[in-house]
Order: sequence, then structure tokens, then C-alpha cells
Amino acid sequence: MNRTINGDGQLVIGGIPAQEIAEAYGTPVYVYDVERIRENARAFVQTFEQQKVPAQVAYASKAFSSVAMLQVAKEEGLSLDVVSEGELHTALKAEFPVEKIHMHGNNKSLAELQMAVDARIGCIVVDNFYEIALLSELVEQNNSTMDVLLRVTPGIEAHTHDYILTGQEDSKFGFDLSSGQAEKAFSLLHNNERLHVKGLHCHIGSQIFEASGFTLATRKLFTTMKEWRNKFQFIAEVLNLGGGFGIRYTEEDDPLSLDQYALALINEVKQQSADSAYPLPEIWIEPGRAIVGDAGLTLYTLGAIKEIPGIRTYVSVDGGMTDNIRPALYQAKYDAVLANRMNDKSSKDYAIAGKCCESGDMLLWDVELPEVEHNDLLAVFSTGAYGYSMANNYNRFGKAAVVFVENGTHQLVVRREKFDEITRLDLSYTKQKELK
Ligand SMILES: Cc1ncc(COP(=O)(O)O)c(C=O)c1O
Ligand SMILES: N[C@@H](CCCC[NH3+])C(=O)O
Repeated sequence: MNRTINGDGQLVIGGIPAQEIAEAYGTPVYVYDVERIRENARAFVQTFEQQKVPAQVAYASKAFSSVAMLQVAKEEGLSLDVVSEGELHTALKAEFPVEKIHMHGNNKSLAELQMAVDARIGCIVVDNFYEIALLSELVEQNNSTMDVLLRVTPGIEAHTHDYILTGQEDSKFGFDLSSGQAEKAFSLLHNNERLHVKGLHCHIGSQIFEASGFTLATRKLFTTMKEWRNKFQFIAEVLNLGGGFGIRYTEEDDPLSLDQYALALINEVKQQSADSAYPLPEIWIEPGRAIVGDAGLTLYTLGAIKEIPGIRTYVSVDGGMTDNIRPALYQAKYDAVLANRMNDKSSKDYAIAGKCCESGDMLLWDVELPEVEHNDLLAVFSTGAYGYSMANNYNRFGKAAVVFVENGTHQLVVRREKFDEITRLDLSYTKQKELK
């Protein structure tokens, strides 16, 4: 994120002091540096261009989906990965080019598949046998066709949190390669004249730091592609290697740069193609976190301070697991600063608590800050991915606002949810008469 400190000791994001954003929109507020989103997108896109490899960089919109975000993704020439009617609806609202939209999901409903077929999206990533049956019936009834990728689990155990591992055999996602399920699924799709198999897909997990998991998965997929070339005379036009590229949340994290991830994939695909005289497939990737994660931060106002002598000092913020569930769900770690007093010396350790009725609603267990005061402004960094998109209304808190900063200007792109909007879906109860 493009951030500096001004003469008043204020954190400045994309040319705007954090305090100004907090005063204009209130807290908690997610702030995105649009320039950083663009830099991240370009790091991937330009690496493929420089290496002269045909590619699609599909932004995994689950990381942060909003109309404004998808407009930026469109401007950067990205493709888009959606996993639900809601994400597809957002894409259509943003007038995202439909042919560049790919749909995922391990339990796509008939309504979701119908919406995808009606919208004529670019392709569906087929995940299971039930989906093959639904989709086959749907294209038959609609007298239409659809491009598909086959999602396979290559049997890779990447190094990340168990909850965000997806490439291992024991996974709810995709067809298992080793048991022959993937081949069975492939032949069903291959024999269906209305479904065109463009290629294979795998996604080994999320927040992955080493290139080795990706290159190993690439090799496994090539082994299968070579088998199917011999057996079915099938040549994959596309090899989608998913997302999962890790980012730095704290100093403990040591990810590769985005171009290094892309280069590792490109080199492996080129090598495998050359070794087996396999026509170079188009490489598709699906980064979510790597596009938006470090482009976003969250601003909070500090409230209650509770010092437990000899144990720790809790400082509560005006948000918490409702705007960032990742610490509670994955024990995810973050870094934070006092955005209104950047030049003050850090002197004390604090535990930053959310305001939900849960002891586990902690944003950071241990962060060194200057002596805090009520109403100080706390900035938690790298909350751009899976923050707003996983936000919830626990304890009936409204969702926080989202602000974009760019070229010294700020704009609201998602309005704060007001408490009286929390009941907008609620219907009154009418006492039913007892049946005699
Ligand atoms: C199929 C698929 N593609 C892409 C992504 C995006 O992952 P990340 O945000 O880690 O890049 C995910 C989430 O892990 C996913 O499940
Ligand atoms: N939501 C997760 C990652 C899962 C990505 C989607 N498959 C996170 O915050 O890290």
C-alpha cells in the first residue's frame, strides 16, 4: 500500500490522511489504495505479457466483491472468478465483460447454473458429478452450449492453514485424480456435444508462500493431460492453476513477489510442454488475496481500555470479528499502528479486542503501540482480502463502509449499513389462532 507519514504524524494513504477519512465516513472503515490494486494486477498481467504467454488473470472476487472493485478489475483487463449468484449479479451490475467471467462452486444450484448459462459467461469450472448432470440437462433444455474446465484435486498438501487447503485428495472440491474420478468426469463431459472442455483446473489452497506447490501441481496436471491426449485425443487449450499466492500480513510472512509466482508457473508450464511436445496451453490464474489484500486497511476508533495487572491490557475497538473474522477463524495475524500518532514511540503491548459478545473476538493479541488514549485511531494493515467479503451482522452490528483513495481523492464505494437497516428483511410475527 502506498502510505507515508505527514508533518502532523498522521498516516497518509494514497495521499489522504487517515484522520480525514475517519472524520468523513466514521469508523470502522475499510480503506483501499486503488493504485496498489492496479499495481498488483499489473504485476501478474505484465509478467505474462513480457514472457509472451497467452494468459488470463482472473480476479477471485470472493476476496472482495463490490461494483466499484469489479470496475477497477475490468479497467485492468482482468478476467473474473465468481462462485455464486450474488457474485455473478455484482459482476453483471459492474458491466463486467461476460465472456471473461468464470463460475466456480462445489454445490452450484440449478438457479446458479441457469443464471450463468443465461448470462453467457465465459466458462463454468465443473466440480462434481451432480453438477455434470444438472448442467447437461440445462444446456439440452436451453438448446445452448457452454465452455467448461474440469476442476481436479492433484493431491498436493500445500503449507497453509488446514481450513484453506484445497488441493489434497480429502477435499470437498473437485474430482480426485488418483482414484480415476477425474477421468470418469472428463469422459462424460467430452462425450457431451453441448459442453466443450477447454481444459483443467486446480487450486491447491490459499496464502501459499512457496512456488513448489504450484509447480508440483502443474506437473501432476501435465501427467493427466498427456494420458488423456493418448486415450481421448484431447488437447487442453487452457490450464488454470488457481489462486492462493501469499501476501505479507506481518513481518513473519515472507511471500514471493507476484511476478516471481507468475514466472515460476510460466517456466514450469513451458518446460512441461516442451518435454512432452504438448501445445502450450493458455495459462489462467485466479488471484484474490494477492490483488486486494495489501491494498486495504481498516481504521478503528479506540474505546474501552482494561488493564489487568501482570496479565495484559485490552483495548477495544468499534469493530472486530464482524468486519474481520480471520483472526477468530484461522488465528490469522495482523499488524497495526496508531494512525493519528505515527511518530510517537511504541512503548507498551496491547491486546486489541472487538466489541462482539465473544471472548474469541480479538483482532490482535499482542501489538506494541504508544501509550493509547480513548479516540485514538487504529489502522490494521492488509485487511483488503476476505475482510469486507466475510463481514457479518453478528450482534446485529451493521457492516462497515468501504472507501477508495486514489490520486489524493477519496470516494465512498460501499455505504455503511445503518442499524435501522438491520431489520430490513425482518417480517412481523402474527400469532396464529389455535386449530380447534
Ligand atoms: C478456486 C479458487 N480460486 C481462487 C481462489 C483465490 O484464492 P486467493 O485469494 O488465495 O488467491 C480461491 C480461494 O482460495 C479458490 O477457492
Ligand atoms: N477466506 C480465506 C481463504 C479462503 C479462500 C477461498 N477459497 C481467508 O481469509 O484466508
